[in-house]
Order: sequence, then structure tokens, then C-alpha cells
Amino acid sequence: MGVYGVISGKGGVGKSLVTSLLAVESNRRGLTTAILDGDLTGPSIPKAFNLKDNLLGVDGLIEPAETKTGIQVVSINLMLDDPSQPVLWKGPLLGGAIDQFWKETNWKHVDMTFIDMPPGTGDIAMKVMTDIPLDGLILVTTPQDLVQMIMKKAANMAKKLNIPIIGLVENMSYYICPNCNTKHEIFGPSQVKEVAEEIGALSHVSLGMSEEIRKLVDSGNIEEIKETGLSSIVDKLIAKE
Ligand SMILES: Nc1ncnc2c1ncn2[C@@H]1O[C@H](COP(=O)(O)OP(=O)(O)OP(=O)(O)O)[C@@H](O)[C@H]1O
Repeated sequence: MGVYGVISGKGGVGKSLVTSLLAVESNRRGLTTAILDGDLTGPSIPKAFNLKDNLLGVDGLIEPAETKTGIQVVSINLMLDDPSQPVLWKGPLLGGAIDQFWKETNWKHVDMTFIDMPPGTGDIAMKVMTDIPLDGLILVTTPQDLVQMIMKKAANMAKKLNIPIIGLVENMSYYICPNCNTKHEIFGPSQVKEVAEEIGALSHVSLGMSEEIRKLVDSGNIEEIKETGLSSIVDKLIAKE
């Protein structure tokens, strides 16, 4: 069984989207797949899979929700009476809650778990990375942040904790014009290959800004995506098993 954390140097770069796409790709390969949504800043994961019902506790364990294609999901956002309300817990409590979700859920024969980590490189992310035995990390960034300190900080945190970086994802890397089919690298030529080498990531991927992705995520139908774009990373995860 593999447990992989999905991290970013800061919020809003598409970390939850990448977590969802990795889970969809892994599930399509026939692996029993789970998502632990540890990003407590918003209900991105339940939204992408259109999960709304509150999680139940059975015999002292949390019963995970199940998506249309059978991905098991646990998220604090499925435990709140009103998911639009902020989670006003302090850092150590939040970090502890994620560890508790990991240990006290009735996971069912999971081959591959993806943890949507709290954004950034602060105490909560650090606590999760030390509490949960991660087999590797997938680092998500955008072109503007790719060569910046904030991303290197996340990579250094992984190195310090001896957790291999399996994949580097450059999200919103380009845009393909639907009218003329031209690829526009809005933020300049991609440097993902060079940076992946520099930080020792085993694989790298550029994801474009896509209307298809946006529509599927917003409507809760991410499992209907034609190509996840992340198959090379999942290849590496499977090879590691
Ligand atoms: N490649 C993409 N194409 C289209 N829309 C995208 C893409 N990447 C992200 N988005 C959109 O950007 C928004 C932010 O994405 P997401 O919730 O995955 O970010 P995040 O890094 O997890 O943010 P946070 O850490 O703040 O929760 C989402 O509404 C998503 O639909």
C-alpha cells in the first residue's frame, strides 16, 4: 500500500485538483484508491466529486464516503454542519485531526492513498508529514512560483524529512486557444524539467489551464475527465510499490 502526500508552497495553485486527478488516474488503473482531505481551508475535494452527505461513525471509526467510481474519501468538510463556515481550530489541533482521520477511519483494503495536505510549509503540514508514514510526495506549483523560494522551501522540507519527491506538477502551465488551437505559455517557457532535476523529483508534468477541467470540477464530475494528464506520475507510484 502506498501513501502519498500532495503539497504546495502556498494555497490556490491547484493542489486539491491534482489530488483528485491522481486518485482518478490510480482508480482507473484498478487500484483501490482513497483520498484523505487534509486541506481544511475549503471543501475542494468533496466539491470535485459532488460529495455532500455527512460522514458517519460506526463502532468508533469514521466510515469513508464513496465517490461514483468507488474512491474512498474522508474530509473534515464532510463533518461540518455548514461546510461554508471556516474551521477555527489552532494548528496543532488541526494536525492532530488529520492524523486521527488517518488512523481512525474504516478504510477498505486501500492500495493507494492520496493526502491533500494543508497548503504551505508551516507547522500543520510539518506535523502531518512527521505523523503519517508517507511513501512520497507530489509537489504542485504554478509557473510563477516554480523558480521561487516558496516552492524550494517545500522541496527542502521533503528532503529534510527524507521523503522522496515522486512528481513535480506545474499547474496552469499553458493555455490552448479553443479557436486556433495555439498553445500559449502565458507565463513564459516552462522550466519544470530543469527544476525537477534540481530538486530530485522522479517525474514532472505540465498541466494546462483547461475549461474542461474547470467545468468538471465545478460540477462535481471530475471522474468523467478524458485524460487526467498525470499518468506518468502514477506510473512512478506503481513502479515504487
Ligand atoms: N489546470 C486548471 N484548469 C482549470 N481550472 C483550474 C486548474 N487548476 C485549478 N483550477 C481551478 O482553480 C481553483 C483552485 O484549485 P484548487 O482548489 O485545486 O487549489 P488548491 O491549491 O487546493 O487551493 P487551496 O490550497 O486554497 O485549497 C479551483 O476552482 C479549480 O477549478
